[in-house]
Amino acid sequence: MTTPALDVSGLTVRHGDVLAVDGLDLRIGRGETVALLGPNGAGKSSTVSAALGLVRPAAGGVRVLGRAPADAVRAGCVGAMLQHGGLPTEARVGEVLHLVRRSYPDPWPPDDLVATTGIDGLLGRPVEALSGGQRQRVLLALALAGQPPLLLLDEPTSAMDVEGRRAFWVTMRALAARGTTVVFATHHLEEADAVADRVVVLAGGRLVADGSSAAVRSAVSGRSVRLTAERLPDDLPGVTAVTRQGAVATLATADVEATLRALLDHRVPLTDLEVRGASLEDAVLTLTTGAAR
Ligand SMILES: Nc1ncnc2c1ncn2[C@@H]1O[C@H](COP(=O)(O)OP(=O)(O)OP(=O)(O)O)[C@@H](O)[C@H]1O
Repeated sequence: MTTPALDVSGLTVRHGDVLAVDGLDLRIGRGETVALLGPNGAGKSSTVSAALGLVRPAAGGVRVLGRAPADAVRAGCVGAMLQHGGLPTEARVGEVLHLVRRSYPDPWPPDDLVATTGIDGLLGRPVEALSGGQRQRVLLALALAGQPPLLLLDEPTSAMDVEGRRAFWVTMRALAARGTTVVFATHHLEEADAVADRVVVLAGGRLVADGSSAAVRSAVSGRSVRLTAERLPDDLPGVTAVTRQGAVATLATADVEATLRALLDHRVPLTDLEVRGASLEDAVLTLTTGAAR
């Protein structure tokens, strides 16, 4: 069997008194694109940090492409984008990129790297003059500079605009198609849904779900019924929650048929009716509420 890209076994990470990761077991195969999801404080960043050898586990550990994390990083096998990724301040983007590329035996050809990450207009800029989204693109270029087989990305698109995000995920898909393993932590669940072939949900440092987005969504049985209606009858069968945006009501229901039948019985016009399955966001919320300590 090929060595997994990431083999997390009984990983426990403590920051002082805080138990950030609590005995996590997780295997990620080569070529997978995996989203790490979960609420603030779930342990996503701590897991990524452990995989990069930046924190020492209190118990268990991580093997990265069969090696200890620090060895894998030293060997140029891992490209990382961290939430607080640092860049030297008194340098220009092009200089930093040149230095980082030079440190790898087989760096990504410069023109292609610059075009792929969309930083062609930024090379002459001082690093401290970058906007948040531009900085994230530069960090991506640095992460990719050594053509690593594994990318570990902690909220990589958090500061990007819509266009930047779209371009980012196009790049990630192209890398995944070339066999790169991509593991990313995110709060953008639509992105996870669209891009990841597997989602791993953490809460309170523990794994609460692991599977395809469709499988994780199907763990939540509820659906939602949306319609335009100023007033709705009370006590509709199956309905567990009602939210409103102006005249548009969204009913979370455990029994769509009973809810719709009751609406018809009450002669409520079904204006703009939409019935939807649970979204990944619904599923993650349901799975993580109450799971965290
Ligand atoms: N350096 C640190 N010192 C003390 N506590 C920390 C430190 N880093 C993380 N923690 C704590 O560990 C827990 C897990 O944090 P972590 O950053 O891994 O979660 P996360 O899932 O990445 O959260 P977010 O989505 O907010 O980035 C949290 O309770 C956090 O406050």
